[in-house]
Amino acid sequence: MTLRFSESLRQSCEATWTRAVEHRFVQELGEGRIADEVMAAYLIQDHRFLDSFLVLLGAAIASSDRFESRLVLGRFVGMVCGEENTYFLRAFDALGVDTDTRSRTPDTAPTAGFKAIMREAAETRSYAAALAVLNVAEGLYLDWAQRVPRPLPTNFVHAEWVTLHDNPVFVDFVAFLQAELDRVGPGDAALAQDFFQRAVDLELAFFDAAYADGDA
Ligand SMILES: Cc1ncc(C[n+]2csc(CCO)c2C)c(N)n1
Repeated sequence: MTLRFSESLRQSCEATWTRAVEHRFVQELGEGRIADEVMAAYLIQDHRFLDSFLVLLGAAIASSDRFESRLVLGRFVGMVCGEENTYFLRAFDALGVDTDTRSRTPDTAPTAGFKAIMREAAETRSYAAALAVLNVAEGLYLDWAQRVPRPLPTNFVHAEWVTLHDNPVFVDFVAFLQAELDRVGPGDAALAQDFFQRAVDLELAFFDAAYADGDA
């Protein structure tokens, strides 16, 4: 049986992908023993994702070859923009991170790298390039979240960060992204491979960066 295109990209990055989804951050999160400073550093950076992420989703909508795909992507955009997702604000509150601390904290290199790659993929106007980055940003997150043992920790800061990335809507969306990449990726294979691999490298670096100032 031939490998799905999305699977072949993942396999080409297997070592880095696995290091990311089995990262110390994921282990400690699942055991509810992640240090507050590490969780805070991580969430401060992650909160800065959304703007460029929406640029990327918008580019995927614009560059898709199918109305049906635009509808699925558009519904996801609507959910991300419209849902009162108060997780970050409640988590910052619980961790004692005020707005001043957040605004004074500079982007780490992986955060800057992610913002740049999402905008770069958007600017290619290639649906395959956008899908490659989306498959990593969403698929790698679903993968680690599904590996976290149940029951989840009692602290909502830890538990909700898992359920945000492992729920039925998210599972369906990742399956859609994979099917789309399987469909259009082979037509733009080198470009898709390049964006996919760089995005996987950034995911690992992003987890590492949460520990950079701490006791790592
Ligand atoms: C480093 C990093 N990579 C991927 C995600 C996953 N993610 C990025 S945007 C988005 C949709 C809106 O919630 C999701 C699920 C993340 N949070 N942080």
